[in-house]
Amino acid sequence: MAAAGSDFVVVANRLPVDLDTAPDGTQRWKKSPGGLVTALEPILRSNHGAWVGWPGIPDVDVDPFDEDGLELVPVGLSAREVADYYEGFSNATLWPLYHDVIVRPVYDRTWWEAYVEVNRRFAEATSKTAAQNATVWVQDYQLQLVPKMLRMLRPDLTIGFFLHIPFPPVELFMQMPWRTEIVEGLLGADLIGFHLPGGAQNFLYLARRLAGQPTSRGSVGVRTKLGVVQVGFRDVRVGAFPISIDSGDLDEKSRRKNVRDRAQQMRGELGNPKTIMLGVDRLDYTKGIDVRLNAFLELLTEGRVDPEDVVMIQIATPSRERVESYKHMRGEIESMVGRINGEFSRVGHSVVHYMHRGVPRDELTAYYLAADVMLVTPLRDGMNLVAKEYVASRSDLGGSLVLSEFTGAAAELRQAYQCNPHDLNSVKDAMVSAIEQDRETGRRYMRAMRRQVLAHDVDRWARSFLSALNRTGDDVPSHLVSNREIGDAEEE
Ligand SMILES: O=P(O)(O)OC[C@H]1O[C@H](O[C@H]2O[C@H](CO)[C@@H](O)[C@H](O)[C@H]2O)[C@H](O)[C@@H](O)[C@@H]1O
Ligand SMILES: Cc1cn([C@@H]2O[C@H](COP(=O)(O)OP(=O)(O)O)[C@@H](O)[C@H]2O)c(=O)[nH]c1=O
Repeated sequence: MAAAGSDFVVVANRLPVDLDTAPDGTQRWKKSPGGLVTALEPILRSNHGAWVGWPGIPDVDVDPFDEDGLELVPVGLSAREVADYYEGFSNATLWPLYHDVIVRPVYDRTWWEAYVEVNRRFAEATSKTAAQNATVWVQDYQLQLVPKMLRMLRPDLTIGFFLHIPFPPVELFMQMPWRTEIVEGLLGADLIGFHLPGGAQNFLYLARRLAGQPTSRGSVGVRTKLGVVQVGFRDVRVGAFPISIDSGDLDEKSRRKNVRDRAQQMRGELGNPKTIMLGVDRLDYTKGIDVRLNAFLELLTEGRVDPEDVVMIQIATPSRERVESYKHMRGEIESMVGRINGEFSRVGHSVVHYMHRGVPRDELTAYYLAADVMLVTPLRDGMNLVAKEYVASRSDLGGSLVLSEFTGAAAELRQAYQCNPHDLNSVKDAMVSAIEQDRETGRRYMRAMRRQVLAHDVDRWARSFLSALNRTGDDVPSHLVSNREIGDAEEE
């Protein structure tokens, strides 16, 4: 049974800080990569909660510790578990399956067993951390079995789950050999959140079909109109809560003189080109870095873009480097960068500046301010916080955003130059329109996007999810419908 414990616990694969080992063997904590940590860290700090997660390297045994009022509860993973649970099942099975099968998912029974075992360890650590009747918020695809496991250990808890990546349609999800276990694992939660209504609808359909549970009829709204799955005497709510950023903070930072000066300095260092285009991503095949490089190459080759006028910066943080598909993609991207520079650069003037490393967040704000065109071209992305960060940083109303339709952010940033990353002409046209945009149109588009991002910040995201989680059953739709009542064909 629970000891004193925390009233609010976040459970995520990673802690917000990774234990980093320097070449001389010394270890220090540094910020973990990715948008999940960016989004959740400020919320948890302001709630004085506990965060259960992996410290980012194998075979370390770290006791829980306090970091600036935030209790960090490390869950250790062996090297074998990192290979099978994290690199294997999470990132070579679930990640590609949930991102439209861009690369082929690998279905390996050993990986699945490791996934079950590690999810159990997370559930046990959480069970020991949470106070009686606490609220627990489980994050993301690496931990989909935790809600059910945790409910069995601690029926007193209120359990929320949020998926940060897309939830696939039935045609793809049905590939998964352990599809029923995953749906049932998620149904251990009281509220299951997705970025978009489409993911919530996909889940409701699968809950009916795979778990045989009755569900609500009708569409799910954004932050409204929750769906419901009836699991015995429990109602599990299902909703869409698009994640966001601390937009006020970025807006404020972007107005600082030192940040503006740094942006000017960057432009100068690049030779003050007419147009700077920028990409900021984890080095991941979902992000479409190859797509934008291909589009740039064709525009240069066709003479639609002048290499003297346009410079592209690509920041690519190393990610999941031991997973085969990531190794392969890195080679391809780096050879494209070499090819473009080989054909179009001259001494003292490179057309593509490629950095295979992470850039600290404060420095990123200066990059955003320096960039005339922000390139966000994923083949599929749950949300993409970078797109929102760019908009929040443009307090000067400058710049333009090229945005893939296949990101969650596209549903909110309607004034971006949206493109289909599977259609190179569409990407090229969007890039040219963004480069050639006139000042007044640009200001109008940026003002509209900023209104959206500043009004819907990460705090609002968390509040809307948590208040739905802690609400009592007052808005449950009265009519629940089972798979048998609706019939599969009608739904498809
Ligand atoms: O922990 P890693 O394997 O290094 O990966 C980093 C994170 O990547 C993913 O981020 C997603 O969450 C963002 C915030 O909701 C969203 O904007 C983005 O579209 C997603 O890709 C992943 O979901 C996280 O679990 C990872 O920590
Ligand atoms: C490349 C880079 C990124 N960041 C920060 O990481 C997140 C990325 O979030 P997003 O939703 O766009 O995508 P994933 O979660 O990675 O799939 C965003 O907050 C960036 O500012 C960073 O701090 N430094 C970097 O070099």
